[in-house]
Amino acid sequence: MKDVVVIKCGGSTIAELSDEFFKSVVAMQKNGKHPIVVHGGGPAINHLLQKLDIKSEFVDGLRKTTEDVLDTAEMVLCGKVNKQVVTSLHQAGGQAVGLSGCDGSLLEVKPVNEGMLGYVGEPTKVNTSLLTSLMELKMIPVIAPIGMNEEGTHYNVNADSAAAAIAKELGAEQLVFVTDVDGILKDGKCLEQVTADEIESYIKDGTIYGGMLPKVRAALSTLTGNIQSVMIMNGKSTNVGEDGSVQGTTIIKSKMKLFVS
Ligand SMILES: Nc1ncnc2c1ncn2[C@@H]1O[C@H](COP(=O)(O)OP(=O)(O)O)[C@@H](O)[C@H]1O
Ligand SMILES: CC(=O)N[C@@H](CCC(=O)OP(=O)(O)O)C(=O)O
Repeated sequence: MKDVVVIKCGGSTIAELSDEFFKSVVAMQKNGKHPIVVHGGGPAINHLLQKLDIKSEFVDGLRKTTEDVLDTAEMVLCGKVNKQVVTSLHQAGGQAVGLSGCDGSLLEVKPVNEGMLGYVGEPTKVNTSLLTSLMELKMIPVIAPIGMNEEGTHYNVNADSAAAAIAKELGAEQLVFVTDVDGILKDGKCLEQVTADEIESYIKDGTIYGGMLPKVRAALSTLTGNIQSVMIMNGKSTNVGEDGSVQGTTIIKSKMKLFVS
């Protein structure tokens, strides 16, 4: 679908997103784009797990998910965070509909590595017709990253990979990761542009780790179709330039070679 913009709001920054941020998503729609919000909620899940005294750990940015962790993640993502985002868009003057990947078989998934990670899923199929119908009704879909396999088993999906799968399947024009850092940082500085090869070397040398890993992997997985670049930016409004341009890191497949005759 033309003019689709997938915006992934990280759990690291959701609580700090300003009214202006949500107004800009609504304005985007009024200007003819079709925004879709996919949200995370890692810190909120951590908080409830701690309260319930349930242990969890991360492997390469993915949360090992037992049945208890899955129940908790689903309660937080679908019950709390999803409705907070829907409410914020409503207050910003938009019409938003909250869904999880289980609704309308939106996100079909398979386990990533059941032995090591438990109920962690990766998307295999996206029901784009549901999203297209909502967007035609001028609704902004707000998606919580819980998916389901064909048998109806629920899985915890990293929100970055959910956003990438949705953007790819819809042939989105743009994919933006909104997070709690200005972009990909190296030696304390935000990189303006990085290629797939540079990302591989930054993963190897430890520059990119933890929660940034699923983000860059998801970004790279989308750079095959319509999407020419993926942006990682800070949820705080301070990184909008004076001319209104958005600052952050742009991920591209490779740099164009310049031939000089
Ligand atoms: N090279 C890097 N540049 C910036 N952040 C990085 C880098 N490597 C790892 N990170 C970590 O990734 C985090 C963002 O991922 P995450 O906490 O999962 O956020 P979100 O909830 O927005 O998905 C940053 O806060 C930082 O701790
Ligand atoms: C499998 C896996 O890691 N799922 C994530 C889902 C939420 C998420 O991705 O939230 P962020 O965007 O805040 O990282 C988790 O349980 O934390």
